Amino acid sequence: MQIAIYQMDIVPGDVKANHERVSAWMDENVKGKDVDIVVLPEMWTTAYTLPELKDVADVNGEPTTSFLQHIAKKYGVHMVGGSFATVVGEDVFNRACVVNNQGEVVYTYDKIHLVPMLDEPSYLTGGREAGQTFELDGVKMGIIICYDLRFPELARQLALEGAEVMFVVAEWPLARRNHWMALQRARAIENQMYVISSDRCGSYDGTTFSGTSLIVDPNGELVAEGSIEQEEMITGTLDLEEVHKWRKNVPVFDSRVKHLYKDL
Ligand SMILES: O=C(O)CCC(=O)C(=O)O
Repeated sequence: MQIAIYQMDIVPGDVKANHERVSAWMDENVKGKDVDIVVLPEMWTTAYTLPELKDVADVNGEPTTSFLQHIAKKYGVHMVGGSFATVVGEDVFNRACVVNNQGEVVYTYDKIHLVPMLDEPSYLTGGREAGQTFELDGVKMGIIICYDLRFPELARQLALEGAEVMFVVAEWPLARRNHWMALQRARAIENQMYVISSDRCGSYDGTTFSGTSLIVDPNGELVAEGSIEQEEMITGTLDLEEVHKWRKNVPVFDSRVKHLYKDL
């Protein structure tokens, strides 16, 4: 399974301009190449333009869902389409969307953990359901959004539901890059799965972002690592036998002592 991550910079508040950027990048980097899954970052259609989000965001997932469906079919790739802001009634959600290479939406997830440091709860509504798994090419996967990475419960729940791969789409600040890297490696090791992230690069509103999009294997090793500052494509190959091997050799899921864990 070949992965291509678009570590992109984002035009603030301009959905159309960002669609055009992704289209141009797909043309240059994915067309005719051996790529199975493309991964985009968090809030890639608008960036964190929170005060104006209600005016610039999608409505009921459009036009971005149709855009993702169109490019998935055009290039014959699965799109882990990052997340984007969408107005639904009175609410604005930070919504992840996964579209398969036939152009079918296979999964959507609204970010459940809103970020106090960004005052996200004043502008966004938290999702009402924890993440579930979805399948691409018969492999169970999950997706979480940025701050969700700090909550091991979510990744563990996905692993318990059978996820062998977990995507993290993010706009993670450079100031906490060491957390970004350590938490991804921890989630990969403790759940014995691949963790694949797409983080934005560049700066907005006084924050510089980490970049450093990663592919981490179930042993916690970095299969691929993006730079901090550059827009770039990060690629890597997944060997799912590694997941099976680690789960067999270090059987943590069988060793869990569930009746002693408190449901905090
Ligand atoms: O948890 C962090 O340090 C960053 C979280 C964040 O920026 C986000 O969820 O968008």
